[in-house]
Amino acid sequence: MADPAPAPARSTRGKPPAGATGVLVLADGSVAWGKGFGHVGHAVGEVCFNTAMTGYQEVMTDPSYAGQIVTFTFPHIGNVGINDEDVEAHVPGAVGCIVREEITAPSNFRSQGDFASWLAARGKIGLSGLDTRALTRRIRTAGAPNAVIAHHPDGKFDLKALTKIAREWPGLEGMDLARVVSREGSEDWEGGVWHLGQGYARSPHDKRPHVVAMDFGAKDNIFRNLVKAGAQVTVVPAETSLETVLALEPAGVFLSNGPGDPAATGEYAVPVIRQLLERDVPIFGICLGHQMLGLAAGATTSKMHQGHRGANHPVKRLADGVVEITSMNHGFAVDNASLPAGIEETHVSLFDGSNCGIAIKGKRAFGVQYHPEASPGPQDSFYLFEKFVGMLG
Ligand SMILES: NC(=O)CC[C@H](N)C(=O)O
Repeated sequence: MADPAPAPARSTRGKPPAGATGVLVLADGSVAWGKGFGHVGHAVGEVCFNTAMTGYQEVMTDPSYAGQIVTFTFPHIGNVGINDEDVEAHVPGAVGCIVREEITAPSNFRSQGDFASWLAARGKIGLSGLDTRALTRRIRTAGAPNAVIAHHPDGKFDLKALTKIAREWPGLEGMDLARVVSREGSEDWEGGVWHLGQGYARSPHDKRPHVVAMDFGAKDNIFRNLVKAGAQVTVVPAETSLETVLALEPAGVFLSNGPGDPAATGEYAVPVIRQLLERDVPIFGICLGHQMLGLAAGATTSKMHQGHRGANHPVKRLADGVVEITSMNHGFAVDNASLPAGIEETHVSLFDGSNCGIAIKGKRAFGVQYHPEASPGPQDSFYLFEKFVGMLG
């Protein structure tokens, strides 16, 4: 079915409507008014949309969303409050979010507080009362726009200045954000708890395969899943050298998700991955890690029109035709037309045929574009963690 014409955001001209304390200003100058919540101020980023019905806390703490403003298509966001468990990382992710309905008082047995104050404490801006359906249709037809999201209780906004900020922002294409959100030191991960300051002190009695996980903006649930699948995990920063990775004696290397353009990591991550491949080190990559693995093996990546973000994206596993329902969050993709002879395509999106999985022929190395760790989303693809840990004999 053809999409309807892009719905324009509401007019730029004139004063904000009564009670407007928040505004979204697109780089083309169009403006949509709403009610601000969370952090007071403004931020710039690319506007994307996420179709998940739950999991807003995981979405807002997924570092892959750095440089982005998330529009939730589900109209009731924030109504189950927040808790300390559903945080995926403590580094910056999305700069703000746009929701349809005003946030109601939290009602859930797990709730420890309200979404708006939680966002404010993290410096993230929220906007409610926007026509999120119109905005989503606009993104689907015209692509993801750069924009400024702003919140001021007095309702005073310098629209000209905000438009200029949106227009001058360089955009995600070519932007390297993985090393910005990565951690500083290496740390052992165990059972979901960080043992700070213990460096590389792994027990000699621990016979589980050792996975060195490169953090390009990782979600914690990935590490929990690796441990659940039977590995011990050491997490290292994005710019860790080949020598340092090898000195940790990895049975396998994991490449995490993360924000920004994969092609912009060609100075540090991609060459390390290429050398790991040459040394036959087993590798598993998720999302940004998958894209980097593709680049290291000779494929290209490019920016998608609107990206895929949600918790029910169908993916076809080509080996047996099984459909996995997956969690997704990506705005770039490995170009399937660019796959060299050495790369096998293992999964494709049933929405648009874009690449969703690769395996490097003759190696124990594979990656998926989607998120088998869910958080939020279905757990159909947990088997991939078991597959990876199972190949580390
Ligand atoms: N979740 C991710 O790892 C996202 C990867 C990359 N930044 C993209 O947008 O495609």
